[in-house]
Amino acid sequence: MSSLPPALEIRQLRKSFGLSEIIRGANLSVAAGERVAIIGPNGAGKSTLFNLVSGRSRPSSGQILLNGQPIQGKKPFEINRLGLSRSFQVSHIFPQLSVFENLRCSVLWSLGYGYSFWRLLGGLQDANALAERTLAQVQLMDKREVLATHLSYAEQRALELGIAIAGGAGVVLLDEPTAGMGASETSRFVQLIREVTVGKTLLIVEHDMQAVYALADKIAVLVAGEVIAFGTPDAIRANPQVQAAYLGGGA
Ligand SMILES: Nc1ncnc2c1ncn2[C@@H]1O[C@H](COP(=O)(O)OP(=O)(O)OP(=O)(O)O)[C@@H](O)[C@H]1O
Repeated sequence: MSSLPPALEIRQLRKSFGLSEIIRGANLSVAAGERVAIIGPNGAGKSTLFNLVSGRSRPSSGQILLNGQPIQGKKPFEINRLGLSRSFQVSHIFPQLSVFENLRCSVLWSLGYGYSFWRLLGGLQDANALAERTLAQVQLMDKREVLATHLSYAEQRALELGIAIAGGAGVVLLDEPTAGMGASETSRFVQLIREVTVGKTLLIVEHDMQAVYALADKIAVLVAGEVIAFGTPDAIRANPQVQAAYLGGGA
């Protein structure tokens, strides 16, 4: 039996915007190394939950623990340096920097350097080596010097994944990583996600159920701001409450 705390634990988390309570006492416990998909209907609060966990917004109440340490209310960069990284949508890529420079920025940021210093630190060997390794991991070696703005959509998503893992965070949050991809692109990308997150704890918000079943050890079902079910894909598929609230007959 392991004495390690969960990699990520959410306890009685609540978030209101004005009079609307969007996250309503959510609980979740994710063990180290587990891959968890968060599914739920539109507007259930999945992105809001990610915003709370990654520090982009502050909870109204409740606790978020990263490796046993409370992180609720901390700033995104503090949470990042404690080992949690979130994929930022394509819009977060620096379009006028090369693929390599984007990855190096991410590494430097995780190491604690501000973006403004990165030019001065071109020779910093650790950052270069980590960026180089990530470039290979996300299979963008032949795009190394290409400006991010000139990448295809799928390549931008791969770069976004690279930016999320470059700093070496142990807990990685991916928000709809396969959105906008076709079936074969999705299945290749799911394989890439599996490869680059080996040994990490993964939380993923995903609408594509094939991708969810291919990636997730466990599925958390968020409905109206509450986790109504959490279990293996088989258990979730068989759960009548989930069938009624979300999966319906079509999944
Ligand atoms: N900053 C905000 N101010 C007010 N309301 C917000 C804010 N952010 C989100 N909401 C509301 O919270 C609810 C949940 O939104 P959220 O984006 O978290 O859902 P979601 O489960 O990610 O949905 P989708 O699957 O469509 O992306 C929505 O009704 C949304 O309008």
